[in-house]
Amino acid sequence: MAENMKTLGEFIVEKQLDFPDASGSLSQLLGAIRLAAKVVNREINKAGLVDIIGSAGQENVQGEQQQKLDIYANDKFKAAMEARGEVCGVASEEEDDFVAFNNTQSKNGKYIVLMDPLDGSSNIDVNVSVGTIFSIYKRVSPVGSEVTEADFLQPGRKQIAAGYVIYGSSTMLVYSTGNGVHGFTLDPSIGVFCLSHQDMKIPTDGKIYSINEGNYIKFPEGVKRYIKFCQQEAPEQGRPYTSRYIGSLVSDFHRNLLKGGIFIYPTTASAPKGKLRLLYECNPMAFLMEQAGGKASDGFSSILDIKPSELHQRTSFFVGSTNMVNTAEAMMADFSGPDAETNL
Ligand SMILES: O=P(O)(O)OC[C@H]1O[C@](O)(COP(=O)(O)O)[C@@H](O)[C@@H]1O
Ligand SMILES: [Mg+2]
Ligand SMILES: [Mg+2]
Repeated sequence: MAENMKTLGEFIVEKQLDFPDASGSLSQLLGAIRLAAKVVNREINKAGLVDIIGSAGQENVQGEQQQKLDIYANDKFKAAMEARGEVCGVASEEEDDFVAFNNTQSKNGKYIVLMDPLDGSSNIDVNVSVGTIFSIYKRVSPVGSEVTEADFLQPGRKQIAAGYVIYGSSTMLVYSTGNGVHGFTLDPSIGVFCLSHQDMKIPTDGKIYSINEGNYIKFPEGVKRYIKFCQQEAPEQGRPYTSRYIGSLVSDFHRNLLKGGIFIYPTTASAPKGKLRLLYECNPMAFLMEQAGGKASDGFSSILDIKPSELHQRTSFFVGSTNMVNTAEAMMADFSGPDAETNL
């Protein structure tokens, strides 16, 4: 760690001082996430050495195989948040329903958290980067009462903070409270997250497109046209673009945020609502992307304006450099929108 580098803890306190009336409870909550991230990071780093990789032999409510580390990460983040008392309930990819924290201090908590405790977990066994995604809202139910489903079904625009942890070649925590996006790299020698990427901004244009092209035949016509656009020879416009797809949303997003690019997970003929989950995958990433100067869409309109109706709701997702998302949206409108001439 360089001597003048700020730690995440120092940065959070400094930001809190900008709001003299703030109670500090959001800072406490971010502190809980920071702690759980370190614990999960330690365990992920041991994958392959101890019996922690592989399937847990059970499925989550969405019919996906749960990995042992999915359950471990879910338990650690949940426990860290319950222990601090700022959070009155959480919803997670790994829980069928939301979880209400019922001790008196938690019932008085102002916040709810939605999370994907381990994103890209099928990549763990092959040593590819995975992540944690989190999304924070103020509750809408009265403080002191038990949390309700309505607390979790708020549009993404109402998020007060969101972020992710990437467990990669180094471990980073990236978050925003609505005042820019800031990235902190874990210094493993001292176990401290240090401010390494202040006020991250995505380039308006990029040269990377990220999509699972194995599903090409099942994509909407607008997406097929956009892929062809990316592949066309147009050197004066920087095309053909480069294709990069890891299959871990956090990793694909992080790379595109730093370099400029677009990530697309559209609806397909076999998944007509899309694959990614609105509340704990797309909304937090959309919040970060807008804060970084980029754009997030379902192909037609803003992700953050969708009014959710279910906890595990899915959506199509187009996220990245503004000009790239605009072009993809235009092709969706022309070839896959309600007035499109060519519909699948
Ligand atoms: O394998 P596919 O269909 O391309 O899907 C990849 C996507 O699925 C995910 O792995 C889903 O996340 P989980 O591992 O949290 O279920 C994303 O991280 C990734 O972007
Ligand atoms: Mg995920
Ligand atoms: Mg997951």
